[in-house]
Formats: sequence, structure tokens, C-alpha cells
Amino acid sequence: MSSVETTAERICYITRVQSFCACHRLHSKSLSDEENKRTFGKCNNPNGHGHNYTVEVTVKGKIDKNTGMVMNLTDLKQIIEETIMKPLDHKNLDLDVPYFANVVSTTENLAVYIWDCMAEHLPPNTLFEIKMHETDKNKVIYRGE
Ligand SMILES: Nc1nc2c(c(=O)[nH]1)N=C([C@H](O)[C@H](O)COP(=O)(O)OP(=O)(O)OP(=O)(O)O)CN2
Ligand SMILES: [Zn+2]
Repeated sequence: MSSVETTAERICYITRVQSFCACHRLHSKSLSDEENKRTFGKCNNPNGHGHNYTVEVTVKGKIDKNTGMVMNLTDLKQIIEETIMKPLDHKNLDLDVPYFANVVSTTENLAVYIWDCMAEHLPPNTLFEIKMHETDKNKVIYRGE
């Protein structure tokens, strides 16, 4: 293969998909009980409710000329296990995850939380996107902006 045809240095996006389950309640401490009910409706029920979330973590980078990889997906799997699965899987987001003590556990905020945790464990500027599937119909994308 000539230097023109080589894949090395080309930018590629790699994604690892992971599912976890967690429960939560949508409730804002900066709103009154009435405002909470009006804003979040059934999702403000004090008993909470659960989701089978799926998260897609996408890393962007150059294909390494020696390894042929942007990064080893097995390493990405390990980082996801530590930073997403251990703190979030089978947890009550509002009670078990300190971040959500004063932050409403919407999927938007969950995507930002996961972004911040993943970014700490990846080389700078390589995390491209966190895509959350809260339900089959509700999706959230965060790209660090
Ligand atoms: N912007 C956001 N809106 C809502 C969020 C959110 O995270 N961000 N979350 C919820 C609830 O958590 C809720 O669980 C979603 O439930 P629901 O609307 O019932 O989900 P579906 O639309 O998939 O269910 P169907 O009834 O089958 O349509 C609400 N809003
Ligand atoms: Zn919910």
C-alpha cells in the first residue's frame, strides 16, 4: 500500500455501547412542590421510576500507524466499567450518586455527568460524544459544549 493509501493518521470515530439500569425521580430543589408537579408530571412521583439506559461512548482520534487502532476498545470497555457501571448500575441516581444530590437527574444532566467522568480517564480532546437512550423513544446527545 502506498503512503497515499495508508489508513494511518486518518481520523476515525469508535463507539462502545453499554446498558445499565437505574431509578430516579425528576425533582428540582429550586422549584416548589407545585412547580415540580407541573414541570415533571408523573416523573415527579415521590416513589420514583426506573430505566434501562443505554449509553454510547464515542472516541475520536487518528488511526495509529503501528496498532491500526484509535484506541483499544478493550481499554475503553474497562474505563466504562469503572466510570459508568460501578457508580450507576442498579443505583438510585438521586440518593446513591453524590453528583445528583443537588442536580436534577434528567438524561441531559446524566449525559454531562458521564462525559465529565469519562473525559478524566481519556487522553485530552479525544472524547467526541455521549449518546444516551433513556427509553426506546427518548435520546440525548452531549458533545462537551
Ligand atoms: N428533557 C427531558 N425530558 C424528560 C426527561 C429527561 O430526562 N429529559 N425524562 C423524563 C422521564 O424520566 C421519563 O421517564 C420519560 O418517560 P416517558 O415520557 O413516559 O417515556 P416515553 O416517552 O419513552 O414513554 P411512552 O409513554 O411510551 O411514550 C421525562 N421528560
Ligand atoms: Zn425517568
